[in-house]
Amino acid sequence: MNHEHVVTQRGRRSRLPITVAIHSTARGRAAGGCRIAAYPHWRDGVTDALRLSQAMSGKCAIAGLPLGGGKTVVSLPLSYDMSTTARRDLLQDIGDLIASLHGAYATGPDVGTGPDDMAVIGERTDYVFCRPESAGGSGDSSLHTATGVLAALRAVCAHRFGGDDLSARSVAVLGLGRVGAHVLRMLAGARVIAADVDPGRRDLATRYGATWVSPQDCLTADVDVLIPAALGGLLTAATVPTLRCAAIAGPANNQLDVPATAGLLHERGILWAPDIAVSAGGLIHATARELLHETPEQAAQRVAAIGATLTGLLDTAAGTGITPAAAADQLAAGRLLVS
Ligand SMILES: NC(=O)c1ccc[n+]([C@@H]2O[C@H](COP(=O)([O-])OP(=O)(O)OC[C@H]3O[C@@H](n4cnc5c(N)ncnc54)[C@H](O)[C@@H]3O)[C@@H](O)[C@H]2O)c1
Repeated sequence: MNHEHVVTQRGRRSRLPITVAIHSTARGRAAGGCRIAAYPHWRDGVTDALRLSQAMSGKCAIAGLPLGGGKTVVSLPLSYDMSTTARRDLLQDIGDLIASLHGAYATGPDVGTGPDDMAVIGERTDYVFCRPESAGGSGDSSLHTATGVLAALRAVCAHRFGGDDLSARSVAVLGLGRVGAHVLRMLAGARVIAADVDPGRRDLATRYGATWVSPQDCLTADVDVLIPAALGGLLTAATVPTLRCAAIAGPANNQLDVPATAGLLHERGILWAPDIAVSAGGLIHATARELLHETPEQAAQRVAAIGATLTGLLDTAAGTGITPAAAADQLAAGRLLVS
């Protein structure tokens, strides 16, 4: 185990197993979201917390944040139905556990939680980010995630096509949820196709002048850049041979099914911008504002710096013949060692 501290305890009120895993505080207080999800066995949630907290160390390091990696996971029994009161009890239990760590770790939203949940956790501990603006927090992070994606897109286009003018490019946005919708709006001027499994998102695509296609056609579209903004795991040994894009950069987490898929993309000449760098805007903004107490301008500068970070990763990869994914791993490992 590479982790500094892992605690699993049953909530006093909820009686549910809550795990907080702190992978590293070498760069500063550990930060990472709170996942509430169903698992076949509660130990599976512990395993997830170990994996996800380690990934957060890398994400914070690549983002240049003076923060380490941590994660909270609540393992719900399969088919667990939680009342509003029980959920509140659980969130207070999570807050108490985080408070007992005396600032070594701060939490935010993840799968199964949102800003309103952070407000309840925040009743028990100060070490929480992304609370609603009405509760003194920085609110929904999706706009800032999208801003980071745009910075990443410009860096990718400059590297791949020799210029960062997005209006000269064709792009495919796969997923028009909270982040995808902001990205679509910000892409005004570019030639855009878009897709979502929810047909109710078609109006949004039309409003911003995008051509609506099926998710499958979006994934395999002949475009300059594919922007995955739905679920992860879409890049696999089966899908990579069907791709016709020149580059991929989007916010979806864990886009590669397995790390080796980065090599398949590389072999096909498709430039893949590691999602760990592209998707960090929301995390950067929220932690800069709420944990580091920076000004909006300082937080915005950090988000914009995703572009320079990505340029550095792509230059390193091109200069040494490694994949951008390997360059990101190297950068994270180096920053964790020297801090
Ligand atoms: N919200 C953030 O600030 C943030 C930060 C970092 C990473 N991310 C990641 O970015 C992605 C999008 O996040 P979001 O907050 O916009 O989520 P969201 O749930 O608001 O939107 C996801 C959208 O994808 C659509 N979708 C689901 N499966 C699809 C499929 N197979 N094909 C096409 N569309 C599909 C959904 O209908 C939905 O509209 C996720 O992977 C998320 O983990 C989000």
